[in-house]
Amino acid sequence: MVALEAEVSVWRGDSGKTVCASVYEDIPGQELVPGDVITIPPYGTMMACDAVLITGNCIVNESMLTGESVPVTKTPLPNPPPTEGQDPCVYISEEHKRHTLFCGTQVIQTRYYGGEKVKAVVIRTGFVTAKGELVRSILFPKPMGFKFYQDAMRFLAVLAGLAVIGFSYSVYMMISFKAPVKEIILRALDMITVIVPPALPAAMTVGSVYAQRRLMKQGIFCISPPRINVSGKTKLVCFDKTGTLTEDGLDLWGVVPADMSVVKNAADLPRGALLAAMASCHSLTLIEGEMTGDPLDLKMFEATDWLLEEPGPDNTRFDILAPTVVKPVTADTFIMGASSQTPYEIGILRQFPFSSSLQRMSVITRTLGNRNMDVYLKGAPEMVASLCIKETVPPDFHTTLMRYTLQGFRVIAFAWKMLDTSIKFHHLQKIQRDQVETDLTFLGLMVMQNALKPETTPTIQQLREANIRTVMVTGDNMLTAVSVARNCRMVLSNDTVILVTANPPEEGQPAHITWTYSEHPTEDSVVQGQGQQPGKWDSGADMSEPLVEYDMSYQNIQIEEPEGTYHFAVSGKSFAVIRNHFPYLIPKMCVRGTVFARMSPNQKAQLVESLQDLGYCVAMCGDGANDCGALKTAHAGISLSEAEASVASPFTSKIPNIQCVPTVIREARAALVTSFGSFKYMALYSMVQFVSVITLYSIDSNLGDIQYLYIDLAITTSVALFMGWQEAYPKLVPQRPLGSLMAPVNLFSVVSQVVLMIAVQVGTFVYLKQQPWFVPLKPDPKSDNILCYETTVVFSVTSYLYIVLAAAFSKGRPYRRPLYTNYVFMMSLMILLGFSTLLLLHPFSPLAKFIELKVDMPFHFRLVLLAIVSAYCIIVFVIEDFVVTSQVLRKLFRLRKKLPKNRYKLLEKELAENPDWPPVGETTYAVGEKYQDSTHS
Ligand SMILES: Nc1ncnc2c1ncn2[C@@H]1O[C@H](COP(=O)(O)OP(=O)(O)OP(=O)(O)O)[C@@H](O)[C@H]1O
Repeated sequence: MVALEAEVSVWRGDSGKTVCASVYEDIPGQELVPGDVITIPPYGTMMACDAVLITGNCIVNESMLTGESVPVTKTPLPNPPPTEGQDPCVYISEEHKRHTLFCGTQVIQTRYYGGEKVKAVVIRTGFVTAKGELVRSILFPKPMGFKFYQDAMRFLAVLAGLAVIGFSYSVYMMISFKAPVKEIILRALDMITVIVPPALPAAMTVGSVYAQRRLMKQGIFCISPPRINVSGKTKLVCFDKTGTLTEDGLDLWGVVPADMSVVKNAADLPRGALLAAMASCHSLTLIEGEMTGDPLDLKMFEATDWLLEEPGPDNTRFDILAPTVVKPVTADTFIMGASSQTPYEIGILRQFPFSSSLQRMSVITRTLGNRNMDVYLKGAPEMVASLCIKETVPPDFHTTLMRYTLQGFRVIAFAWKMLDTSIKFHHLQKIQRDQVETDLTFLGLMVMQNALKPETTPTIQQLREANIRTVMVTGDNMLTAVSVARNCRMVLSNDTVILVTANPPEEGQPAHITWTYSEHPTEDSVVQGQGQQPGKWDSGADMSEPLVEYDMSYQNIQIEEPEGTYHFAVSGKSFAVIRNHFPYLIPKMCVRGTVFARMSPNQKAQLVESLQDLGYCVAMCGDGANDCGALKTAHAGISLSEAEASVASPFTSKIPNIQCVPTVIREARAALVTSFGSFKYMALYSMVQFVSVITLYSIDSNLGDIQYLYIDLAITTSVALFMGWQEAYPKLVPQRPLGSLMAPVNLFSVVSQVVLMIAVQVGTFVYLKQQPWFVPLKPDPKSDNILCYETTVVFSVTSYLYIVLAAAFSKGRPYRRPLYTNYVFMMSLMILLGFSTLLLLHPFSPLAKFIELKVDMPFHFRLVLLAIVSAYCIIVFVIEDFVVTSQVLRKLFRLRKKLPKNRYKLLEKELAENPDWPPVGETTYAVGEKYQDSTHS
């Protein structure tokens, strides 16, 4: 299941030969063992094991692992020379992901120089590989502490208790009837199977199985069906921003070089470091002639109007290495103008791939004809600025950045440096990232449009109407995130955003938090279209200041008193400080936080955990590898990916926008309601049969085999199979389905139905005994005493009860379409009802004989029984459709419940009742070890 049968070329190390010698043999994938050296073929290999790359580069589609559809480049494991006194560098799976090829991922293309083979060392095989993890997570999904399942277990315990009572009762009765030992044992064991229905687990999962199928038809794959029921309780959805709420392929708005004003068309940039950075600092690659890679990189490169060439076998112009080459479209552009014979080409020699936690990527390049090599770096502006020589960063860097981010633009910064000529090619593969990404010269900004996907705003609105909170958790800039949150109406126009800026203890000052308003972009803070130029890099900001600090300037923006509610906007850095120094504020941040920006992948997962701790049932929707942790942690992780299933999350949606979120929640609610309905039905079915059997045992009778078969197979199996076919209601409604079987409303429903059912069974039995024509059964120890009036009445009446209860527990609105739309189920109920009526009113002889029914009961008596079950039917529906769902009953139950159970509800109440918190415009200090806070204006 995990290992592939395809052949793999492996070096098994014949003694006396070296790896270089051609001692490779082809063996099936499952025969690989850790330590094997394998070669990766040039195109389209599916990895059969986890292996660490030791030579060459690979371009891999890892969507199975991360959900991210953009191919990633894998580079060989660095092999720094051992330094004295330091431990040798060891392979750590988590740290060296960029050098690891994972089982089940597809190596689209490999590259190496001078005809060398691309080699990797096998590190894991079978179920311990990445694919093994996927298979394991499908086979053994992570158990969710969901109340429904816990309650189901408790309910089963109650049923088991009843079974013991029934068992003892039947033994007692059988002994009193002097039945043979075999009979006593059989009947007593019968009692246990009656009370604990074997089909119960199947009935409980049937809802999720059908929901899983329906989701698949809508392009949403689920690898963990138990999560479907849990997702029905979703109360809050976290969204990643880029690629999830906003378009992935962002259009370039313009470039802001450090030394000149805005250039709208990147191709118009003068030849120089910035243009070269845009052309070379990316991880694009050609796959079957088509340029592929990060959509941001694609847009950036396309804007330069340059060409990208992958190395061919004879491409050795850049010394022994054959790098990717970029050059202007006009091939005759020469380095020194038309007089020169050296074409202007840049070879990308080494790449330090983009990492979300580092917020940057860089490349080492060489321009053809130059002796030295260059480093180009691009990434989050604050990060890039912090790596640059202070003097090279324009003084009004923050103002300019703010102008763009305030409007929701996505901004990327560039930097550059020339490497010392002493660094030669052969040093390149060993050089460390930190050595390269430092002391850079700031080059400028690239401003990209950050358009919302058309489906985003309506979906957020839909979720708000359904009373489901939405939260943005992104790696992007805070102001960009706030702007996008406003645009997609996650934050409404009359709501206020409060920036929570937390600083760690420094220079004798304790850790502190400042609370400031963020507002819409004001007239003068907005760069209006093309006419107005942004900042000219000339004010006096300090580069070491983080941007969140800079946001303090917001205090100067005049805003009206807030009318609507307030939302916190917290950056990753502040989130970390709050967790460490103000942990008691985390719940409040979670309850009112709507924008979490510059969050690292780990912090995204921590946020989801904190939300779960407050009692929220959290869904997370994201598209990238940086969302993996959060997707796995959330109750309902929905990954937007082209992959059919990824280990990253229980749900994977091929619909590349957030519309899939309401779909998952609607289907999950339908599944949850189905599971509850099936469970209640199964419980009632046991009770009905339990009462029937107890009644019949009291006269030494029992239901006949065919009668059992009709009830268990024809009625109950069709109910269990078809009940779940009822589709999800097309609209997401504000109320959430109950998550606990032991909820008072559910208990009321079950108890009232049990009482009613006992009343009908006992009532009809007593009524039968009062009939003048009634002859009681005279138990015959030699026969099974089935053909009698008592059994006939009990069977005829109860067969209606099962059908009526099935219909009554198949709830329609507001979580599922009405019962009548479930045509197959309706049809089967009608057929069963018709057949039961035939057996009750007119059991013609051969049939009656086959089923072991008495035929000589007066017709008027049969009509009375029909009237009783009809009345029962009406009362059942009144209870289920009016009483159980009535607000009066809910209020009555709520009388007992003084405080809400979920912590987030308590906190929401507390915050709503405290208008003086948060202390906007003030600073909160962490005081002493206990972190009591004190607030100062
Ligand atoms: N290909 C890239 N090269 C260099 N820097 C990048 C690249 N992609 C993103 N960045 C920078 O790194 C930051 C963090 O990126 P990350 O992928 O974690 O989040 P994001 O894409 O901005 O947002 P989200 O978390 O909503 O997807 C980005 O805000 C951006 O400034």
